[in-house]
This record gives sequence, structure tokens and C-alpha cells, in this order.
Amino acid sequence: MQGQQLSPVSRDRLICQMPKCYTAESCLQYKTHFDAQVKSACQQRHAGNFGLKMSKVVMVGDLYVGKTSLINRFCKNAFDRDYKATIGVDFEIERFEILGIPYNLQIWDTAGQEKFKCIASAYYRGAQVIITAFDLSDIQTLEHTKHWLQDALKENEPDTCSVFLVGTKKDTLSEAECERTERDALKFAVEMKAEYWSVSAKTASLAFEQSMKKELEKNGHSATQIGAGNLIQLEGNPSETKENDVQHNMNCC
Ligand SMILES: Nc1nc2c(ncn2[C@@H]2O[C@H](COP(=O)(O)OP(=O)(O)OP(=O)(O)O)[C@@H](O)[C@H]2O)c(=O)[nH]1
Ligand SMILES: [Mg+2]
Repeated sequence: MQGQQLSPVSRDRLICQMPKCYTAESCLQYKTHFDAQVKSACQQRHAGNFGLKMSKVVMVGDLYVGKTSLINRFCKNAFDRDYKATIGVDFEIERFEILGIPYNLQIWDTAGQEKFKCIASAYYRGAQVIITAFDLSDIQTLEHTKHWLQDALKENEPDTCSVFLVGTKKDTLSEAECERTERDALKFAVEMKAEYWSVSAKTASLAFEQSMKKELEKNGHSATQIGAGNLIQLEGNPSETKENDVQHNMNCC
């Protein structure tokens, strides 16, 4: 349908290979390529018309750890140093293209404040990806991630969610401090069966982006089996907010 034509996805939302993981110690998969069957299924569907596919990502974690900031960096390439608590939930949709197949990622940003937990938890259901975020400079927030994960998993069928553990605000720590916390976090990640990433929304959001791409791929992978494609697209506005980092390099780590 002509009227439904969308702008092409931006280059960084085109995925043809499995993105790398942050560390081999806590990685959900080690493949570097999509398997041949998946590729061929996607190629065959290239020409065909099929419904829009979408996967759901839910971001959970304590208040103030930087969930909204990561999403804003990822979706809008923007960072705001002022704290505006999320009230209940919020969401963004990002368009991708994985192996030539369009794919939307629905990213749910939930409130960390206790008083909003009831509202937010109503949105956990149907998540293909759960991202549990903690502040690398506040060890308590790491300890709380297990509870957040439990709550989110409770609302979903067993073994249907890919889990990520993401340490935030990496820019606020020295390298030595960061390494120390990462060692603890990796233990948590293994117990949680999560893939681990350390990132900063302020200075380098790219690790997060890589992590999201990875989820996409995972989703794309299962989606191809049921007849989907996947990709996220940033509507390409490298926008600024209070703080507009020039750092567009993606190697935050
Ligand atoms: N230095 C630094 N500050 C950050 C980073 N990420 C977030 N912040 C700051 O941390 C504060 C909280 O960030 P939010 O993203 O609003 O936190 P949240 O987890 O969404 O909080 P709730 O919505 O209440 O659950 C804000 O003042 C952000 O500017 C980061 O990577 N580095
Ligand atoms: Mg928030």
C-alpha cells in the first residue's frame, strides 16, 4: 500500500550480523552469523508482503538508575542531566531491519519508584526481552535487580524472555571502580542467566545500542521461525537536550 510507505531505516538500524557481546563471561549467545536457514527464510520473504512484526522490551530497575536516559540515548541520541521520574510507564518504538526484514521494537520504560510499581508491572506481560538496569556507582541497585527480574519473569511464560543486566552511569566511575563492580555484576548476571553490559547514557550509549541490536536479533531469530523480520530504526534525529554529547562513537566500553 502506497500510503503506508515508510522512510528507510537508518544505517545503524540495519542488522545483518549477530552483534558482539560485551563480555564472553556473560553472553546469551556466541554466534557471529545468522544460520543459513534463517537467512534463506528472510530472503524468501523479501519480496513477499507480510504483517508488521514487533517485539516487546521491558526495562526495569530501581529509581534513578538511568533507565529513561538509556532509552532516550538509544532512541533519540539525547541526554538530559535533569531527573524527571517516570510516572508509571512510557514507551518508544524503534524500527529496524534485520536481514532485510522490517521489524519494530517496542521499548517499555517503567518507573522505579515503589508507588508506581503496580502500574508498571501490568506491562511486564508479553516481554521478549527484559533489561534489568542498575547504577554502577550504587551497589544496592545491583542487589535489587534480582527482585526486579523475578517480578518481570512472573508475568511471563517460562523461558520466553531474553534477559540483560545493564550497569549504567559508567562515566561516573574510575576504571578500577568500574572493574570491581563489574566483577560483582557478572556473578549476578550468571545467576540471572542474563547477558551483561556496562554503559553510559551520558558519554557513550553505544554499548546499549549493541545490546539492543542483539536482542533484536534474538527476536528476529525466533520471529523468522514464525514468520517475522526484525529491525529497529532510529528516526535519525541526533537531538540534543540539556547536554548534547558529541560522542557518537559506539565503543563505550
Ligand atoms: N553521569 C550520568 N548520569 C546519568 C546517566 N544516566 C542517567 N543519568 C542521570 O541520572 C538521573 C536519573 O536518570 P533517569 O534516566 O531519569 O532514571 P530512571 O531509572 O529512569 O528513574 P525512574 O524513572 O524514577 O525509575 C538523571 O539525572 C540522569 O541525567 C549516565 O550514564 N551518566
Ligand atoms: Mg525513568
